[in-house]
Amino acid sequence: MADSKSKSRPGTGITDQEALDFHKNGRPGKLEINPTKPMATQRDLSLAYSPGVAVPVKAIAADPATAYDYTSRGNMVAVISNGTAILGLGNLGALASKPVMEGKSVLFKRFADVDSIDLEIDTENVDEFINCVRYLGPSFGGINLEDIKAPDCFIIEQRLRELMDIPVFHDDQHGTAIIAAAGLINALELTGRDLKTTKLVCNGAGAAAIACIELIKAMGFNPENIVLCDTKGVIYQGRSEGMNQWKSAHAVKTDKRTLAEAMKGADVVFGLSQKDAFSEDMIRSLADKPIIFAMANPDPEITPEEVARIRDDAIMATGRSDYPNQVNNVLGFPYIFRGALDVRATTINDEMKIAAVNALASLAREDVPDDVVAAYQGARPRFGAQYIIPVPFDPRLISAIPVAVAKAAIESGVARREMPDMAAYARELSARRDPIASTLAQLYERVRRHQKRIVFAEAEEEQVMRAALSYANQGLGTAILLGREDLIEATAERAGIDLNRPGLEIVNARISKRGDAYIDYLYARLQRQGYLHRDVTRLIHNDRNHFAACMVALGDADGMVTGVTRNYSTALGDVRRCIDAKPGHRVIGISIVLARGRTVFVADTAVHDMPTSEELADIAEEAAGFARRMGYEPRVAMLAYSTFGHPSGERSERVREAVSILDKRHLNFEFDGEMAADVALNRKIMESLYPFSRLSGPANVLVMPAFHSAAISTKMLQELGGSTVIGPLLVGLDKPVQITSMGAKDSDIVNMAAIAAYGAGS
Ligand SMILES: NC(=O)C1=CN([C@@H]2O[C@H](COP(=O)(O)OP(=O)(O)OC[C@H]3O[C@@H](n4cnc5c(N)ncnc54)[C@H](OP(=O)(O)O)[C@@H]3O)[C@@H](O)[C@H]2O)C=CC1
Ligand SMILES: CC(=O)C(=O)O
Ligand SMILES: [Mg+2]
Repeated sequence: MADSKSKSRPGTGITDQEALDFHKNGRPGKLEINPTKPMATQRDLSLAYSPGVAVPVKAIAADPATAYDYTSRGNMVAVISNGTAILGLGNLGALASKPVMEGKSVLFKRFADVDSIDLEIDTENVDEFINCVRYLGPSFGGINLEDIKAPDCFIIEQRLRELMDIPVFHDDQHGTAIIAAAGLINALELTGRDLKTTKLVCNGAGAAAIACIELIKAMGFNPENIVLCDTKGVIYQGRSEGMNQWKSAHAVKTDKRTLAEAMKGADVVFGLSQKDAFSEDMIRSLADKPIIFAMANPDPEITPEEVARIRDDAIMATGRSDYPNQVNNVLGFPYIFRGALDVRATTINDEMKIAAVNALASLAREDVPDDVVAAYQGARPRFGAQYIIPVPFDPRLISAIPVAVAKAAIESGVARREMPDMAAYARELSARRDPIASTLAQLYERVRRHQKRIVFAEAEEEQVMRAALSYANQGLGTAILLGREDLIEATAERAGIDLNRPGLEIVNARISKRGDAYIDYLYARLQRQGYLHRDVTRLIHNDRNHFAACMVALGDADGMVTGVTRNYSTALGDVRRCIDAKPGHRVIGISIVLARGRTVFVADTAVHDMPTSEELADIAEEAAGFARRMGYEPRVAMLAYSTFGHPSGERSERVREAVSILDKRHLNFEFDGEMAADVALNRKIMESLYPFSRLSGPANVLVMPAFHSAAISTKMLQELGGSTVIGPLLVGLDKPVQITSMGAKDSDIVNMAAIAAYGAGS
């Protein structure tokens, strides 16, 4: 294990230890279940359980369709595996497949708001597996089979489709086929090829491979132009070794016997086999402008770097998220089930699959609108060799694919529910997603492109060291470790952290050649504030926050992160001695609260203790600007304990005055108040009691009347409400500095470092 812990996964910027920690930290695993109804009072209990629960029981017994109205069935999918083909890792058993299955369940939720649970079935016996699943129908709206080896998966899926009246979909077959087909259509168009004359080799003849070639044949690909290979080489007519009926159906008449022979002159090659299955010579032997989809996970048949070394005319795709053109079923299964569930489809048929292929292929050809650019690393991709398929974070997927799938289900007669207003359905779908994930993805990608130098002020601490290493490993830029080399190295050695890698620098404040420049700079700032030269010298030599902040102030670093060893206000005081507010700005703290699919910005969570009306107005402006930079159209609520004058009181008066000040500033964002938090956040309350409110929807920026209410409410949300809270983030400083909470984990520190780097701009 010691070995696997320090190993870095090439290209990903993550170590094996990070992957283990990610799964282990907090509540182990990636999934938990939460109730959707309150269960607090005797009345709740009477309604949810006995006697109230008997009423929906009888209703469902009388009319089974009402199960969709009274239970979670209609939004619930089971991800089921026996672990016989886990990614490209082979048969490692049901239990070992659980991390992948939990992951698929989380992706269902994350991308398409489909609730999902993973079920691992501990048998390799096909009949036992079928019997185990066939009776689960009442629990779920759909069954997603995953990572079951061929040919068992074909028998299992077919039989379950016959036995169950809900969609049964083997993701590795059809999910993969849909995405690969969409990518292929676009790659063929880009290279000027015709479906009917193109020659394709598919390495792998299992679940994914067979489904891919069946789908592209159904779309018009000439069967004679497809050569399938497996571990025994080419699948030719008459071969007897390692065959089954599904392979035989695709056997061709040919003299070729090896993959290398088959690939010579081929236009397209699909890898659905294993890591490193393609050699450089094989890639060299392909036709001009070859299309290479190396889709094995977690490591492809050949990497894009290896292909780029051999030739520059290829269109290259892999199954991974860290390269362009990710051909991975994650682009399909969440959205296909979303559409199928919403029309209560009995199955997912070919019409629905082809509708998904076409929707995906056309999305990649469409212009990427401004509000979607965030998902594309802040750059606007253009349909071309590096962009043949949308990225998983593309927020258009959630409306485009389910709509196409739902329409096809209705038209092909497998829907149990009509969808009379498709435009309204598309709008509803968009509302299911929150842009924060794509915003954070954009943030990281922008940082990656601009490679900022971030000083980690408390680098003698182990978690800071890990964060710095992760910053460098993720390719975000240079991490400067501020501290004494001997201490840093001893701690690194003890913790098994390898600091000998590019992208890491150690700076020792005591012996730095820049010390004098920092002293001069800081002395000029502080000499009239009670600091003697020797006081400033001591600060620079002995205090990491002052040294680091001066590095940033004088351009030796682009940003700074601190806070692990010193409380927030002390660290902020240290930084403010060295760095001013941006001209025309006010320094404030903003916390981003992610709760139940909603993102809300809360201010001021760090700086102003009891802001005046004028200060509250500034905070509102600063917070609105920040929300907009994060991709949100701000709707600012100026919060108080009262709403529009009732009950009255001195504290609320101050908030009312802040609104008047904002009114005079002629701003280009929505704001209103004073109002209580429930009015700000609950559309129904606002519309029914305060229809005159100027907010066009629930607020997404909450300006708190004072620091204590901001700090108390965000901490309560985190601890009691199960919300994720990012921050407080420091906004409005002239140079980017972020302060973590004391004792923050390495993952929090690296997020703060990335946010500081983002603040450093381009
Ligand atoms: N990008 C994506 O979205 C997806 C990628 N995949 C990837 O596809 C691969 C196969 O998965 P799946 O179809 O579910 O698994 P299966 O177990 O059903 O099939 C594996 C197939 O690969 C063949 N194979 C294995 N190693 C080699 C090799 N070195 N050369 C040629 N053929 C080989 C096997 O040959 P034989 O029949 O002789 O044993 C078998 O036909 C995995 O790497 C998986 O990660 C799968 C689904 C989705
Ligand atoms: C992506 C996927 O499902 C696989 O590799 O098995
Ligand atoms: Mg899979």
